[in-house]
Amino acid sequence: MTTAPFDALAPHPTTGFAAATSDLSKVHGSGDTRVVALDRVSVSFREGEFTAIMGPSGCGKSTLMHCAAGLDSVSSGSVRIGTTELSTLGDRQLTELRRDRIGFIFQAFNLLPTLTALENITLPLSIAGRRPDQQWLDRVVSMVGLSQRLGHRPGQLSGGQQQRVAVARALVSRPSIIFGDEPTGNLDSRAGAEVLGFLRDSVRELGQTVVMVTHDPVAAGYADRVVFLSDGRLVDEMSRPTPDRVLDRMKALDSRVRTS
Ligand SMILES: Nc1ncnc2c1ncn2[C@@H]1O[C@H](COP(=O)(O)OP(=O)(O)OP(=O)(O)O)[C@@H](O)[C@H]1O
Repeated sequence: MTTAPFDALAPHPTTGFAAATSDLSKVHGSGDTRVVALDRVSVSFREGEFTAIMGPSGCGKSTLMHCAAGLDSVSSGSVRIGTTELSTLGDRQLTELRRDRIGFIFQAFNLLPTLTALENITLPLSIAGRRPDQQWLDRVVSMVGLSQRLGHRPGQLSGGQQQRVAVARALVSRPSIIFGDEPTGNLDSRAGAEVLGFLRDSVRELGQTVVMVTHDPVAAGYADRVVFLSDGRLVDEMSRPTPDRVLDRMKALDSRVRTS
């Protein structure tokens, strides 16, 4: 297949949406083991907005994030990062797009143990052969409160500090969008609140776009908007969520899943 010339770092026109899916379906397995993880999900993530994806266990949250971030193939429908339709990209172009335009934060911090905090933060840029913009790096490092810890290796940092390194690593290349999969799942509530505060600050102060999968209503309360999945479908959304309102909505969804 021939693909159009592609430069992940070229200035890209903007639609006001950092990412969007349209009629996205994802089927795992076949025959008896066939699972429809996503069923025609259309959702858009506005630039400069913090969105949480929530829903009962197994409803397709991680699958949606993985498909939207180009980490997993789709069965049908489409995914766009900015104006780039992922299905038009070859494997190498997709890898470059993920490297240059998407930041990732996972539950397990995924830092390299032999590298210092600073080296971990700048690793995606080093791999891409890019030099960090020193002013931006300083701003990101100071925002996540790591200025005094840059020479430490992950083993010398607390879990919360390690996740702050992961947040800085995601921010340093100024990606179009950051995807977080349960980024506070391995943290106690205080360290989790810090990391969520930094994510929110990155949206408020730096204009970053963040999409986070979580099952924690308190974490979702940091977002500008929550989208709810149930059984692979987008069933609801909420603006300016509070933990209490999210919890009520989740209870309603859980009882719907149990009685269906
Ligand atoms: N690789 C796979 N092979 C087969 N089925 C899968 C695979 N990955 C996910 N699934 C199924 O797809 C559905 C959605 O899974 P997914 O992990 O996206 O849900 P989730 O909402 O993130 O769940 P949780 O909150 O428990 O992490 C589930 O029924 C799951 O069992």
